Parts: sequence; C-alpha cells; structure tokens
Amino acid sequence: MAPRSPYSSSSRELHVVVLGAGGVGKSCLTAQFVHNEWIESYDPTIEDSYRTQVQVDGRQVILEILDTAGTEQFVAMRDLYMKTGQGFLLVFSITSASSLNELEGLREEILRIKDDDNVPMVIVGNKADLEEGRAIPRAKGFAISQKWGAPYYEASARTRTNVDEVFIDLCRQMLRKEDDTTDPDDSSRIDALKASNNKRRRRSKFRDSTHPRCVIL
Ligand SMILES: Nc1nc2c(ncn2[C@@H]2O[C@H](COP(=O)(O)OP(=O)(O)OP(=O)(O)O)[C@@H](O)[C@H]2O)c(=O)[nH]1
Repeated sequence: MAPRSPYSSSSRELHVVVLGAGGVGKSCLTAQFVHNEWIESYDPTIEDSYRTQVQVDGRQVILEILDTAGTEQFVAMRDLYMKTGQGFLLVFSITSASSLNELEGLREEILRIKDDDNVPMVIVGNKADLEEGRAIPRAKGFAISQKWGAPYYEASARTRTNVDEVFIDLCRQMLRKEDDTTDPDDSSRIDALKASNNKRRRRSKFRDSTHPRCVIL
C-alpha cells in the first residue's frame, strides 16, 4: 500500500516566495515558521523550498515556500519564481536602509512579470529585536505600505515576533485572490452589477434633465 500523504486531499496548494536583500533574515523567518527553529549562523542561500500545512480561517492550505537568494549572482532565477509565485514576502532589515531600497526594484519586477497590479504581498521589516541599530523608522515602513497597498509588519525571526502573522496574512490574500478568480457565481454577479449600473445611469439621466449642470463661463 502506498504511504498515506500527511496532507489532506482537499487542501489547496499555494506558492509563496520570500524575497529581499542578502542577510535580512529570509531563511531565519522561514525556518521559524516551518520548523520553529532559530538559526544564529549566516549561510547565504542559493534556493531552498519548504512545504508545510497550515489552517487559515478554518481552511487547510499547503504552502510551498521558496526561500530565495538575496545575493546578486543568483538573480537569473528570479523571473521563473516570480512567474510561478502567487504571494510574495518582501523582507528587509530595519537595521539596513539599503535593504529597503532593494525592495522597490523587486516589487516593480514582480508587477511587470505578473502583469498584474493586484499581487498578494506583505512587507516585512525584520530584525525588530535590534532596536538600537534601527535605520528605518517605523513610520517609513507604514508610508511604503500605504504607497504600495500592501500590509507592513515589523518582525523578528530571533524572538519569533509576527512570524506566523506575516505568513498567515499573505495566505489570506492569496486565498481571497483565488476565490475571486474561480468563483462560479462571478458571471451572475457581473450581470447584477451591470443591471444596477444601468438603473443608476437611468436615474442620473433623470436628475440631469431636472437639475441642469452648472456651467462656469
Ligand atoms: N538579531 C536578529 N538577527 C537575525 C534575525 N533574522 C536573521 N538574523 C541573522 O541574520 C543573519 C542572516 O540571516 P538569514 O536568514 O540567513 O538571511 P537571508 O536573508 O536568508 O540571507 P541570504 O540567504 O544571503 O539571502 C543570520 O546570522 C541570522 O542569525 C532577526 O530577526 N534578529
């Protein structure tokens, strides 16, 4: 008999990509989330993938997490994983201004490759335990979050602060996006929307004829 899979057959599989400059803590965040372990040493990643099952709002989800290389020499692989990734953790270190600058280019590349303005993303300011070495004020993180329309969390892989939260937030966004694109009721919803728009148009025509628009001469 074939060994039974530890994952339920009804689980959805979602592809997460962890991106950011070298040394910001991508591997440590992933290791904490998947294995609950803290890694003190620094061993630059080429590419590692992890598979884990989580429950989000009562739904079973299998996450395939790709921990990418921050170092420039491995950028050739980026196009491929940006295409296959469904959700992106954009990680910088709060102790390094240049690591935040690097995220801007990565985000633009994701939007260009996916040709979509609505890609699930979470911005993570990691190493929040190193407050004394902070180079990025919290307010700057929130300003970027507003500009990019993606949630911002300050996290620490060392203290495990907000580690689950960033992955779960991303998971929710990915599920929402999947639901929106695969909902079989979409066509009937569009029809209802069209009908209500027509009604609104008819009403505004009526308003226009009784209250002519003001014209400034
Ligand atoms: N104090 C502190 N150190 C951290 C934290 N996260 C990671 N580090 C340390 O930062 C170093 C780099 O961490 P990694 O997780 O390997 O960084 P990475 O982003 O995966 O690096 P690349 O593989 O080169 O892309 C390691 O020595 C970690 O122990 C954190 O939240 N707080």
